[in-house]
Formats: sequence, structure tokens, C-alpha cells
Amino acid sequence: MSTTSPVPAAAEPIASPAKKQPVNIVCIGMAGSGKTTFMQRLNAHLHAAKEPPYIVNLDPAVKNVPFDRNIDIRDSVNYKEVMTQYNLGPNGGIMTSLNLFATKIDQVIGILEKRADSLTRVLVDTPGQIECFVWSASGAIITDALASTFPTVIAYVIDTPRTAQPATFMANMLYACSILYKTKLPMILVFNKTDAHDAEFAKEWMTDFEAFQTALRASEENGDDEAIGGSGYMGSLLNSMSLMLDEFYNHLDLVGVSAMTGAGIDEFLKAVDGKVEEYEKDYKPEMEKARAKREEDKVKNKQKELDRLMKDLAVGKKEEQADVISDLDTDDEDNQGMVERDEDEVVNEQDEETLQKRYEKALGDSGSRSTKEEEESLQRYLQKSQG
Ligand SMILES: Nc1nc2c(ncn2[C@@H]2O[C@H](COP(=O)(O)OP(=O)(O)OP(=O)(O)O)[C@@H](O)[C@H]2O)c(=O)[nH]1
Repeated sequence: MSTTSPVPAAAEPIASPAKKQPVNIVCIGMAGSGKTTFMQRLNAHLHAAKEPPYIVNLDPAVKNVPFDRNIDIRDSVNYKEVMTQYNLGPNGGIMTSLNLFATKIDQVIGILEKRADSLTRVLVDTPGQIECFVWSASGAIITDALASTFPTVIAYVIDTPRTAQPATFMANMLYACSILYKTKLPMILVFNKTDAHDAEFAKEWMTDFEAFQTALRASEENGDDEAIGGSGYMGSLLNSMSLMLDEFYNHLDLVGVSAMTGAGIDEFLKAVDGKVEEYEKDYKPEMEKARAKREEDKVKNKQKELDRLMKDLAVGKKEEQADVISDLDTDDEDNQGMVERDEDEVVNEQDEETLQKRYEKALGDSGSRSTKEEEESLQRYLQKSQG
């Protein structure tokens, strides 16, 4: 794990003058962790520093957003209407609204690209129902689109007072871990509400395995409400998980903030700077490698499909020949079981060649369909189902 203070390089400006690329900061966090308040604070802070951010709201169900948004999902999708029309519950409504919004992501990216020169930071607020965003296809489409346009950092906002017990801390870390591996983007753990509970314990538990074990034992002995109930199995599970998560902690920055008072916001911005460097150095090449591999696999699969088709064709032909032999056996008694060359065979070879070409063309057509085209097709489908 790295905290912000020992990283002097993080004081560099987010985008070097040569690149002038803004950074996307995607705020993810459980309901009530303080995402909206954190964004409000960040917005006020950046306005005061004369670096106003560009704000995107992706929470269709939020009632009041206490700051101006440049792009708001609620302007294009009516969450209540979606619930009624599709007969959905609250979570289904959020997911369908995100699906519908994902159909417009190209337009959103187009807007961001056009304004790139004047932007420094794009703040993205997401629904409190994390799984609706992180584990949905549309969430992945949106984060992928953002991450392939500008450096993108995930700010995972955590309710510090509610994470102060070893068991709840571990549960939250596992969630953060799943988000990190799902999005494959640099992540900062934002321990919010430090005015109510200091985040030092988290730094300690993430760097000192024994400190976590001691806290776990103390929590059991004290019979804390959220302790694990003295179960030996659960205790050893938590211990093993904390060991397992050690490697995961190395990939994270931890910042304690108070969205209420504004404490820690500068440290957070420094951590973002550090993560942008990491994005350029580690994540971007990985993303490009993954994209190149997808393309390579597509070509390989195309060849495999073609081989399979041609093999099927050869089997079909053999079966056809077998039929011909039996026909000859019965119809032509003079040839005594010998198979004479069929006059049509040359034509068949030509047919086969033409067929192979047609297969190649068909596979070529489908193989060359880019992910973008596939996404567009999804979008067309969604638009159609919207009516
Ligand atoms: N003490 C304290 N309370 C905070 C802080 N940040 C947010 N809160 C409170 O936490 C509650 C939830 O804050 P929100 O900003 O609405 O949380 P959210 O994550 O956006 O919630 P959802 O929209 O439901 O996902 C509110 O009552 C806030 O006043 C903080 O830094 N300190």
C-alpha cells in the first residue's frame, strides 16, 4: 500500500503541458459513503483553485445533486418512467437506465474530446448501488470508453466510521479488490468522514498484518456489535484474507478525507496525480496489450472456424461419395465395384473453391466487425427496445 505523503513525484501537474490530457475521476462507493458530498467538496475546492472540473452524473435515481452538472444521465433517461414502462424494481430501473445511457456514450466521449484542451478533471458520480454500475455491461462499456479516451482513476469512497471494525474493514477491502480487478484501473481508497473517525487504523492494518490480527482478537474479546461472534473458522478466514490481500494493498493509495470539512482534499488530488503516472506507465500499456490480444484472438478464431467448416465440408463430400459407390454397385453391374471418376468432379472442386472463398468472405466480414460495431449494434438493440 502507498499513502500520498511519501510520493514527492505526485506533486507534478496532472497533465504535462505537452499532453494536456484531462483525467477522469470516477467516484464509486456504497450508498451513504458520502460520494455526492465528496464530489461537492471537490467541486468547490477546484473552483476556488480556478480549475473548475467537468461534472458527469451517472446516478439516475439521485433526487438532488447539490452542484451543477455538465452531463446528467437524468436529462436523457427518466428513471421513474423506465421502472414503470419495463415493470422494474429500483435496481432494475437503475441498470436499465444505465443501459440506455450507454447507447449515448459515444456522444459523451465526443463532447469530452472536443473540450479536452480546456478540461483538467472530469468528475464522474455513480449510483450508490455499486453492483448496478461495476458489475453491469453498461458500467463496463462506460468505464472502458472513458479509460480509452483519457487517463482514468477510480476513487473508491469508504465510510470510515462504518469500516472501523476488522470484519467490516475486511468486507470493504474485498469489495474494493473486486472493483479493482473488474475495472482494471488505478484506484485510490478515499476514507471519508475522518471528522467523525480517524483513518489511521486503516493505514496501520494495510501495512502491518500483525496489527490487524491484534485488532481482530480485541474485537472478538470485546464482543463488538460487528465482530465475528467468536467463531474460530471466521477468525482464521479473516486472518488468511488479510494475508492474501497484502499484495492487493500494494496497488492502492489510501487517503483520509472529510467531505464535510474539506480536510485531505489536497492529498487526494496529489494521489490522483500519482495514479495518472501509474496509468500511463502500467495500465495503459496493459490495456493496449489486452486490446491487441483480443484482435489477434479474433483472427485466430476466424482461421479455426474456417478450418472447421472446410473439415465439415470434406466429411460431407466423403459421405456423398459413399452414397455414389452404393448407387454404382446396384445400378452398374459392369464396373464390378470399381469407382470410376465422376465427370462432375472437376466442377465439384471448383464449387469447393468458390465455397471456401465464400466462407472466407463471410468470416472475414464478421471477423472484421470491431468491438465498436458490436457495441453500436447493442446500442441499436437498446434503442429499439426503448421504443
Ligand atoms: N460526518 C460526516 N458526514 C458526512 C461526510 N460526507 C458525507 N456525510 C454524510 O453522509 C451522508 C451520505 O452522504 P451522501 O453524500 O449523500 O452519500 P452518497 O454516497 O452520495 O449516497 P448515495 O447517493 O445514497 O449513494 C449524508 O448525511 C452526509 O451529510 C463527512 O465527511 N463527514
